[in-house]
Amino acid sequence: MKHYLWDTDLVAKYFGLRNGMLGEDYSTKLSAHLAHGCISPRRIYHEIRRYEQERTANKSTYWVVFELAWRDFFRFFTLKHGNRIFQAGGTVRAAGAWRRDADALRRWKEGRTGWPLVDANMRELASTGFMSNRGRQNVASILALDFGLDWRAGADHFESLLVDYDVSSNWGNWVAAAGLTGGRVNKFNVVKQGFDYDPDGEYVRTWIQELRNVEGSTALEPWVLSAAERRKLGTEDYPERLQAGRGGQAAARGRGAKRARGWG
Ligand SMILES: Cc1cc2nc3c(=O)[nH]c(=O)nc-3n(C[C@H](O)[C@H](O)[C@H](O)COP(=O)(O)OP(=O)(O)OC[C@H]3O[C@@H](n4cnc5c(N)ncnc54)[C@H](O)[C@@H]3O)c2cc1C
Repeated sequence: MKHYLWDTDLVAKYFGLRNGMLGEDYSTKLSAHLAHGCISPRRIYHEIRRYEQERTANKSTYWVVFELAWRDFFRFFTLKHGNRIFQAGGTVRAAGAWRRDADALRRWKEGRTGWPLVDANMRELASTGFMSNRGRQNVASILALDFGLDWRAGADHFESLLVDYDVSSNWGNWVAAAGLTGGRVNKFNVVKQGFDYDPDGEYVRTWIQELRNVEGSTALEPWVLSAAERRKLGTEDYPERLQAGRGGQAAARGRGAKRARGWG
């Protein structure tokens, strides 16, 4: 917290950086400390208030507190809904079967779906135990809403790897990502998200060795390369795209959930 607030003033830049995926500075990185009880949200809140009085108060300082409120929200959400946050139909008890496909699930876990933004994030998770919020939203969306796989397998995988694993934040965000809370459903276009948040393909190249020689945004859509270009750039080991499945969408539309284009 000393680093993020007082040494670097990054807290005053959070709003513009928060959708990043690469490096230390795009977000607070306080989640693991919170999850393990090393620091309390109240302590962070009061320190930000002090920072606002002594240095600056702006949209960014406001927004970090707003994110902490999401953490609180999922705690109350868990208190309210209990074990339903772990159930296939979510808190709305939606009917509809999720698809079971062991090979597709394995490819998602290993970061070999052929969708670069997703694969880069899954490889980062496997290597470090961390993934940005932008990444988490995208990998959860594709698993549940495009592949139609049981979202609980995704939540379980996150539970086994995240350094900041927290029951309410993980399962609450997952059940929401699967569209099973009655709120709007955020189905992300993972290619567009790549162009929006990794426009030069730098993040993707950092985590996907097979794409390291692919310049610029082409790394976000390697399928546009010809066979000869693939050979020349050494991308032949990168898999073809895993295609959408069926099943999950039906469940996700249960009980009047609305679909939206996504949180930015
Ligand atoms: C599918 C999915 C699973 C997730 N699982 C977890 C988890 O197990 N543990 C966890 O701490 N967070 C989880 N999150 C929320 C969020 O992605 C992380 O808290 C955040 O990326 C951690 O990085 P940071 O500390 O730099 O966050 P910052 O962006 O700096 O945010 C500051 C703090 O606000 C809280 N926060 C921010 N966004 C959320 C959110 N959407 N829900 C709840 N709290 C939030 C966290 O405590 C975070 O440390 C999950 C999100 C998704 C979409």
